[in-house]
This record gives sequence, C-alpha cells and structure tokens, in this order.
Amino acid sequence: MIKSALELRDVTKIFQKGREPVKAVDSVNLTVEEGELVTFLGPSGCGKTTTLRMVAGFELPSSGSITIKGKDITNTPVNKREIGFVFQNYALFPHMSVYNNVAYGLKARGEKDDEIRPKVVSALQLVGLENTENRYPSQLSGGEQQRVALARVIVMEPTLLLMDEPLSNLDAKLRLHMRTEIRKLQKKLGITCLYVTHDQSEALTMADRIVVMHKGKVEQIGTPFEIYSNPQSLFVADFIGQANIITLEVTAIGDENLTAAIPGGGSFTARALRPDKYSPIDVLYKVGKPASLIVRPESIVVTNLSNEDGQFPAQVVSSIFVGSHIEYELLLQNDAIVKASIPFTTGMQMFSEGSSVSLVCDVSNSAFLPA
Ligand SMILES: Nc1ncnc2c1ncn2[C@@H]1O[C@H](COP(=O)(O)OP(=O)(O)OP(=O)(O)O)[C@@H](O)[C@H]1O
Repeated sequence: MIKSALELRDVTKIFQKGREPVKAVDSVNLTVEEGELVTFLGPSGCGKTTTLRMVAGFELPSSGSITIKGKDITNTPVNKREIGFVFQNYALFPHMSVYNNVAYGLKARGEKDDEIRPKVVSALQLVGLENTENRYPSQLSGGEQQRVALARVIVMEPTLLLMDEPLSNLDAKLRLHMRTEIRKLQKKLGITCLYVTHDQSEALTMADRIVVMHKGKVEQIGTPFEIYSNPQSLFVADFIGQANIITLEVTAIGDENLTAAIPGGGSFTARALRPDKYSPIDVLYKVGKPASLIVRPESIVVTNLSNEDGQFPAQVVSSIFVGSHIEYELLLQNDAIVKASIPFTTGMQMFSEGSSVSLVCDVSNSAFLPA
C-alpha cells in the first residue's frame, strides 16, 4: 500500500493565554499525497501557522497524531524530521556568502566539501542564481534572497517542504513572479509542500488543494475549483473570491434542490448544498424559513426588466465600465445589494444608474446554503 506523504489525525493545539485556554487548532484532519502542494488559507489567527509549526516540530500537539509516510513523528524532534522550512523573513546568514548559506546545512550534516559543491551549484541553478555564489545577502534583491532561502532548503532534499507566507515581504509584482517560480520548481522536484498564506489568489493559483481554516477548524478541503465553485459554508463562499449572499424564503424542497421566492414575484430553483453531507436536506432547510443563495458576480446576467419566472427585478445602483467588464451594483426588492460583473462586448447594452432591470442567475453556478 502506498503511504501518504503526510497525515494529520485530530490534531489539536491548546495554548494557555493568561488563565484562559485558547484552542488555536481544533481537531484538524488532513491527508497529503506525495508531490502535492497544499495551501492553508484563512484569516489572521485561524491557526494556519500553528498547524504548520506542529508539522515542523516547533510545537507539540495537545492531542492527535502526525505521520510522515506512515511513520508517527508526533513527538520526533525537529532535526530528525527531514523537513525544510521557508519563512517570510528569509533568515539568511548576513556574514556568509550565498554559497556558504546554501552549503551550511550540508556542512552541519557532516558532508564532505567535494560532495557539497555539486549539490550547491545545482540548487543555485534550479533557482536561477548560478552567478551569485560569492555575493552576500545584502547585495541581493528581496526576490533573490528568497530564492537563496529556497535553494538552502532544496539542497537538503527534504521529504516535506513547509512554507509560511514566503512571499509576503516582496513587492506585488515580484510576488506574482515568485508564485509561478516556486510552483514550477515544486513540480519539477516532485516535492510535497505545505504552504501557508492569507492571500486567496496565491492559494487559488498555486495549490493542488486548499485547506480553508476558520477559528482553528478546517472549513473545507478541496481543489481550487471545488472551493471556488462549490463552497460548503457561507464563510468559504464569502472568503474565497467575491460572492453575493442573498437571503430568500424557501417555498419548496426537492431531493437536491430548493425553490425560494424572489422578492417582487416569481421563484428561483437551484442546488441545495449540505455542508456536513450527513444531515438530510429537510433538516437543513425548512419551507417558510430563510436560506442563503450564493451566486458569484460573474454568474449573473443583467437584462431589460421582464416578468419571466426565475428573474429578479432590481434597480441599478451603480454601473462602472472597467474596460474588460461592466461592474454593476443592483438593489433587489428585499433591499439586498447584488454585485454583477458582465464581460464587455462591443455594442452591448449598458444600463445606467436608476434603470429598472432583471437579473438572471446562472443556475449551474448558483447554490443554496443554510442561512
Ligand atoms: N505561543 C502562543 N501562545 C499563545 N497563543 C498563541 C501562540 N501562538 C499562537 N497563538 C494563538 O493561536 C491562534 C492561532 O494563531 P496562528 O498564528 O496559528 O494563526 P494564523 O492563522 O497563522 O494567523 P496569521 O495569519 O496572523 O499568522 C491565535 O489566536 C494566536 O493568538
């Protein structure tokens, strides 16, 4: 049987803050396969860094277990875990040349100089810094320093690479560039990687899978596509990308669908999501009670006002032409504000502020969640 690269089972961390115990990480379960890049995404304080620090061995879990390739390492010391870390402050040794920074770990491991040289040269080549061996960190740009930090880790051939906001000290343009660089390198080396970020576009563009965390718990684990198109909670829908969350009254419950009343007349039917998968649909939703319709701004079409069933009558609050798109803010008859983002095509109709219009939500990209 192939063993997973990493498994977290019911991993919990409780810190003592004064007299109060704080559950920083709450029963996290996760299986990571060989060669996967998994990002931890969530707002500040949700427990991302603490989870990573437990995998690294800088913190011990209060309960639960961590295994690497089937071997329990929950209580194994940091230096026996064969894990590489890259943090936001690159922590390079300022008094050492680039070569010596990269060679440091191999020397500490007792490897001989003639074994070390080819490894350092090839690691520097991998990160595109082959001509910087004799320079010092202060003579490098922020992006170059971060690449040295990466080379210093890669050269050790760790079984697992942990990265905590590695790009947050770089300027916006370099951050975008380094995202692609890190991802390419990670794929090329086939190295399993956990990557902490609070930047959703970083998580969406880099990850094989995303773990969305909230208040110490895992809210959802899935591919970027699954997380974006099929959020399992209002938190995920709201945190990832832009989402309209429209509260509507349920009028009928089907096997997998809900029908709800559109303010101003008509009704709308869409998939009903079951966040915990176990509760039956008629336990999660009730006729006469509210449910939240989740629809992305790009899944809405704005048309002339009509009485067709399924369309939401609305008034244009603002319409802004941003080149590729028209961004609308629309007021529904229940006072909800809905955002729509319509790709601009030549000759298309643009509705001005105050116009009465109808909204059509793309049924395949809309879903209900319990309110
Ligand atoms: N050593 C510690 N002692 C006490 N509380 C801690 C300690 N480390 C973290 N915490 C608390 O645990 C919670 C989770 O912190 P953590 O750093 O893991 O969050 P995070 O999601 O990485 O946040 P950020 O994005 O701001 O780094 C927070 O409430 C934090 O204050």
